[in-house]
Amino acid sequence: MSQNLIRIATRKSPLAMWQAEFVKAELERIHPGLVVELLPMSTKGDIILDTPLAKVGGKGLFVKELEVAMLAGEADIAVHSMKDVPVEFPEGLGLEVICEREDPRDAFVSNTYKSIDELPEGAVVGTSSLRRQCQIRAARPDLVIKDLRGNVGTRLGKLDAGEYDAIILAAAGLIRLELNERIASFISEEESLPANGQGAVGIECRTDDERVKALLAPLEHKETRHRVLAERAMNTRLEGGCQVPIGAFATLEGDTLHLRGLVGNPDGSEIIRGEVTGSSADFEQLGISLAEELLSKGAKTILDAVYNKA
Ligand SMILES: NCc1[nH]cc(CCC(=O)O)c1CC(=O)O
Repeated sequence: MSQNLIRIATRKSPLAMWQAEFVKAELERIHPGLVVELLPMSTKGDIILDTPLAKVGGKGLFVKELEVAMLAGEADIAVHSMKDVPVEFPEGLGLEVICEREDPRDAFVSNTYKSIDELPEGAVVGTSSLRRQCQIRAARPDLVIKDLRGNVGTRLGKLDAGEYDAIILAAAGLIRLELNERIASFISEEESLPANGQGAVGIECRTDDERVKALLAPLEHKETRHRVLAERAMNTRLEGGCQVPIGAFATLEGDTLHLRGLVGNPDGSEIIRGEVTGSSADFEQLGISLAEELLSKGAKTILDAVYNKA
């Protein structure tokens, strides 16, 4: 294989393409002479867009085809939203780099209202995320939550068509696609604890590919890695996939990592919360400890019920 070429396997959605283009531009800027090519692919998750994800089941719906391409040597790296990356990797592949995080918050998007507080009784809110759903329902039991699937553009189109009074999206996706003006307001972490990894981009490659690993190394952002891996460790210990009513969000102050987590009943009737603080070097143990605290407070009953229904 050519020594100055990297091929990126990517989904075709505008957000996935933006993320792949971002990594391409960074790599070409840092390594003059390096050529980076995109290999856009469709994944199973892109194809079954009309079924609620929790019912489609199966982890890694949006990444499997990309991983197959890397293992077959047709591509060298895959760029992912960390939020969508399954906890386990196939033999021979691993997450090599985590890039600097964009805004991790959820965004409130509406053509009529400025915030959740402004929504009138019985207003219809679009989201397919059980995490967003349980937090909104807990705060506002009167609101009607309606399923919302598809790429960012599709979701905005459904809002504009009048199917919802408001929708909730990750701020990061809107910012990256230069759709900032669609954000009516940012939802604070207190109101909607983000998903583990939200707003961060990760890069996967073959674990034995030293050439590619060396080229990727400068894209690593250590602070983001510690935060995101603490969040993921909590999720992993809870055996949470990507469609779960789990929030996990870490912040750093110097070397002190603060991790907040929650597990909620999708109907909003119960939300179990916890937090831990410790040295950022212990990110994994902090995530595990917080998961165990949540389990001891009753998270297991909620999660078992969700998994059995899905
Ligand atoms: N679940 C889909 C998904 N995966 C990553 C993002 C947004 C960008 C990010 O979190 O990095 C989104 C859209 C959304 O949740 O609104």
